[in-house]
Amino acid sequence: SEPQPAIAAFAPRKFVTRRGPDPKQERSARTRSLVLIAASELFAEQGFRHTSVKDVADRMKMTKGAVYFHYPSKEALAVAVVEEHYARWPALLEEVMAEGFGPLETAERMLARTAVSFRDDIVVQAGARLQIERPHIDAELPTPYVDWTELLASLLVAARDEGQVREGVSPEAAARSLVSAFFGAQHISDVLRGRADVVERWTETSELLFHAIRA
Ligand SMILES: CCC[C@@H]1OCC(CO)=C1C(=O)O
Repeated sequence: SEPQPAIAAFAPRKFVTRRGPDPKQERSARTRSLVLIAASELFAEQGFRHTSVKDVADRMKMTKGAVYFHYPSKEALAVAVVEEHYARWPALLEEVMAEGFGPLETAERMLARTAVSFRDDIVVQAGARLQIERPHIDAELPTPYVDWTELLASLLVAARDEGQVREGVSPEAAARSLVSAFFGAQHISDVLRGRADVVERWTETSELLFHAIRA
């Protein structure tokens, strides 16, 4: 089925073909994803600059060559982590949309679930840190924030069309404000508390903003 307009915002950039099970390929795919987790742990803990491919190999108890088999450079690892970070959202959005709430409630619940991912998911945490460090990463990283802004704007336009948005509130401006507020809340929680209170921080911001947006 055609992806809903909102989900299209995170449409995967490359078409992945589905093949039948092949044990050798499955083993390689499993190693590849374990390397991605090890790299995410290191990027999240110590950043891009202070992480080497050898650190990743050591964390995996593998040789550097084995890591290079899957990712040709540290930059390629960073791109893969950031792309995997964004790949989390379409599945999360489908889950929330399947709950059958209206577009405004879907936006609110989507961001609430995203705050939990920022607390618990090492790939999301690493992706967020790499996006901040992007000026020091010599690679083509996805542009941050824009997909989220597009997703939220499309949900808020639908909410406005259903009369759920306060008179005079622009869906696009509200989407930009939600993304800025979310980014800020998760960043401050990360700096002050290692994101231990990111869900609480986002909940209080979300309540205020959605109160201002809701008709
Ligand atoms: C959901 C708000 C935006 C989100 O917050 C952290 C971050 C990492 O770069 C984001 C992004 O790139 O979209």
